[in-house]
Amino acid sequence: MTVFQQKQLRPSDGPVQISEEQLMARVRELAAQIRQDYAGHNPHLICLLNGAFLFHADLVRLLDIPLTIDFMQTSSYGDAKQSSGEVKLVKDLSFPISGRHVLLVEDIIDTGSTMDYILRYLGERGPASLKVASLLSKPSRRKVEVPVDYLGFTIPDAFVFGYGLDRAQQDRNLSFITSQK
Ligand SMILES: O=P(O)(O)OC[C@H]1O[C@H](OP(=O)(O)OP(=O)(O)O)[C@H](O)[C@@H]1O
Ligand SMILES: Nc1nc2[nH]cnc2c(=O)[nH]1
Repeated sequence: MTVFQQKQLRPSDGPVQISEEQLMARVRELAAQIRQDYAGHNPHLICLLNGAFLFHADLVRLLDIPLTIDFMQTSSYGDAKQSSGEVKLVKDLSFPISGRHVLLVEDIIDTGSTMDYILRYLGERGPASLKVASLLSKPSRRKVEVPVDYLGFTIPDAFVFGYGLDRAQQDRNLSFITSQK
């Protein structure tokens, strides 16, 4: 079988580098913690498209507890490396969340604007609880403080891509996370 997916870091990759092995090890640790916290609660894990699609897929496969999933999409970056500052709802949820224990699964919290928008928007729909799992966080860039209940990695101020995150919509299929030099 030919494997087209880029598996190894390249000489052109920048200072922030998280290998596939490091990503999987951390996702396993987060899954163990989430499994323990949500056992018996039938959580509802919402994948925040597009960036979280691989993190969500890996996470839910490691959670051997009853759960449901849904998908939601907002956009504020488009193809740019700077947020437009305006968060737009692109795709709403398909299922109600009233009375559900909701865990939002996000790829990165940068300025915090996207997560702040989503927490306010979904908070009004009566979830039993509403928590956040984010693979990455850049605290030095925060403009709005948002809670992060489960965090994969804290990273410095660099534009990162791979493992779901894009560089002008490309490179979401890399198995690792890297940054521009
Ligand atoms: O904390 P913030 O500064 O708001 O940035 C974080 C958001 O930016 C990215 O979304 P983007 O709008 O690029 O959409 P995408 O997930 O489809 O790439 C990322 O997936 C987060 O949702
Ligand atoms: N791909 C990508 N999207 C982001 N959205 C907010 N910060 C980032 C980042 O560093 N990389």
